[in-house]
Amino acid sequence: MSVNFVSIIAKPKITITTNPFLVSSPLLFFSNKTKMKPSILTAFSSMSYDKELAAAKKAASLAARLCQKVQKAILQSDVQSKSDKSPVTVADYGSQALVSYVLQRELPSELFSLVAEEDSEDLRKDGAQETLERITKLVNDILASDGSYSDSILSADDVVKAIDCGKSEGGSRGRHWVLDPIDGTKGFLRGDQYAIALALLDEGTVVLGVLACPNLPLTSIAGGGSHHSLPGEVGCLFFSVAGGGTYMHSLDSSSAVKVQVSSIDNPEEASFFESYEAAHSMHDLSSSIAKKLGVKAPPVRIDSQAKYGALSRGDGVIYLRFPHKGYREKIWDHAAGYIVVAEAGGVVTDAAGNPLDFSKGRYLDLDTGIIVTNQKLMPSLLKAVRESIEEKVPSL
Ligand SMILES: Nc1ncnc2c1ncn2[C@@H]1O[C@H](COP(=O)(O)O)[C@@H](O)[C@H]1OP(=O)(O)O
Ligand SMILES: [Mg+2]
Ligand SMILES: [Mg+2]
Ligand SMILES: [Mg+2]
Repeated sequence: MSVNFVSIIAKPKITITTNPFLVSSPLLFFSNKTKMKPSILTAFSSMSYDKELAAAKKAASLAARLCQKVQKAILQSDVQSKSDKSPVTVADYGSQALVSYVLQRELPSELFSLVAEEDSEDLRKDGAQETLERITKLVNDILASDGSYSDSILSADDVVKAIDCGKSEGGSRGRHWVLDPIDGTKGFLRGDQYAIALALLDEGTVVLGVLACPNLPLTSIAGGGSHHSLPGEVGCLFFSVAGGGTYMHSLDSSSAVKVQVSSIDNPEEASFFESYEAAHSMHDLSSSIAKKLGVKAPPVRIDSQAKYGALSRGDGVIYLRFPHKGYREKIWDHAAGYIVVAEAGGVVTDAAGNPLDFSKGRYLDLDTGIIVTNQKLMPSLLKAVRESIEEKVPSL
């Protein structure tokens, strides 16, 4: 199948074909035999996902550039409300279009499936033409600034199509990219933390994750120090491949350092992250858990999956997330953060201690909430969570 998806001046075609590598590759072998020795896992994963990792890093970095540009000069008309009342901006759409386009350009021989947050429905309504034009210009400006696709100028229609590639249902078969083009839109609008979160699912398992956090300081934010950084010291990109560890570098350079979760095993020395927005997570439940556990420090409240990134390098040891009743977690809100923490030696489970299952489609079916910490603290954290939930059952 060949898809003439983008109006390109020289009109090269993007050919989307099934990758023969998928059928016979060691990746299937890897995902069906999860008990393989770590050394073998490392060899397979770093061998198998190099191209995908490079493409994902490029896509997330360009999307971060677009978001930074918009955050500096956000206009009132750039922000809209979705049907669930959550905000969406030209940067959310532009970031999704850019990542979708870059992945397809960088990986032309792979079958492309993308599970992503945004769709173009509102952009196709009467009166949205100006917004769509602004998004199209933003995407083209970023592509031009990068210089690697100088043959391409996307039309508004191309941008809509790139956004709508994100409608895949995901699942347990084959490969699916998972994208939150801006995670933490409310933080983005406040000028605070947000992330571009991109992961790859292979046979239902998260095998690769890239988390670009344009406002996260390069040095630790332990104790809430994020507000004191100079502009040049912010902007991190975390990346992980299954079995290969987690690395971080500045958004402006590619010299990476390996990161590791904190090894603190005394809760009295631990600090914990939670949502900035009380509407996203029950702060009273988190504080009762922290108290039960013996945590002394106040919560560090920041937006988005930047919490996973900060935890992966040991800025804090615990992340507690308890959405209000009726909220269903989506896979794009956790996939990249999950692998970044897991590969740095951390543990991510639901509130009952079950591993997260990303293979069930666009949503995560889970028990009550998501908890994250290091291996040593997990048993006592789970106990504190269980006890606090039992005490609070009527309000859950
Ligand atoms: N009512 C809600 N409860 C929990 N999470 C929400 C809710 N509304 C939006 N979110 C999502 O929660 C995440 C931000 O959480 P945090 O509180 O950790 O910053 C984002 O993915 C955000 O979506 P979005 O990607 O649109 O920003
Ligand atoms: Mg949103
Ligand atoms: Mg999100
Ligand atoms: Mg989002």
